[in-house]
Amino acid sequence: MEGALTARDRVGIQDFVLLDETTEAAFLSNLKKRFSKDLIYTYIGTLLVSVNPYKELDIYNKKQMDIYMGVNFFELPPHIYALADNAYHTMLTEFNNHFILISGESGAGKTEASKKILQYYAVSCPSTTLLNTVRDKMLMSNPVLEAFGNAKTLKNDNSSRFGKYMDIQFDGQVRIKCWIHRKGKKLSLLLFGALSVVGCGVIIFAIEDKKSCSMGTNNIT
Ligand SMILES: Nc1ncnc2c1ncn2[C@@H]1O[C@H](COP(=O)(O)OP(=O)(O)OP(=O)(O)O)[C@@H](O)[C@H]1O
Repeated sequence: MEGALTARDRVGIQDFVLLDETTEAAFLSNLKKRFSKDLIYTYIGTLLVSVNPYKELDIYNKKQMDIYMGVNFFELPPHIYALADNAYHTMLTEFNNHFILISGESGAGKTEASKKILQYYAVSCPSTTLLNTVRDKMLMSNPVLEAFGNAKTLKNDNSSRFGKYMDIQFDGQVRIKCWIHRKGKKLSLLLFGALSVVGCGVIIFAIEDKKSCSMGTNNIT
């Protein structure tokens, strides 16, 4: 997997834990250096820091998903897919409830991040024709919800103005199921931290028993 790394991926430090200096200036300088090369993701250990690029980057596609699927978290450059994959596989191996917490100020990219994670699961989880229909409905519900619940603000042209909770269940073969559930203990897996905490989104995995598990998203502003 080391071969998948390019010189560009090595701009700055990929994990803030490895920074020589633990000052705000060093942190921001590394973030800036990476951002100048469109490297919007950087780890702090198992946390993922993301900077909104405000432009389409060619890093969200099936090819990238395949690269990150089932690969150890730190083997590849930081990516939202690595985080999604890690949560999914930890859920499978530990049979525990997990969630990914996404936080950041308005316009930081929380909603987009949650969509990327959902897309990753939609593509990478085992499926059937029936489940594909459910999956497509789940993904297509976003624009409908946004049509009613989003508004243009000074900080974000498409700002979520409502709390949102989506719950996706998995069956014994870890395929997405079509019913909603809110029970089951949940284990916090990850904080996706942006620079301030005004709104937050949560992707939640929950396993009720060894035959079913679920994932939910929550986005509060
Ligand atoms: N990864 C990304 N790649 C490209 N553009 C992005 C990305 N993330 C966010 N954006 C852009 O930034 C805009 C704001 O992002 P988003 O709506 O996700 O912010 P938010 O943190 O959910 O804001 P709010 O709390 O106001 O709802 C998006 O409409 C999109 O144009």
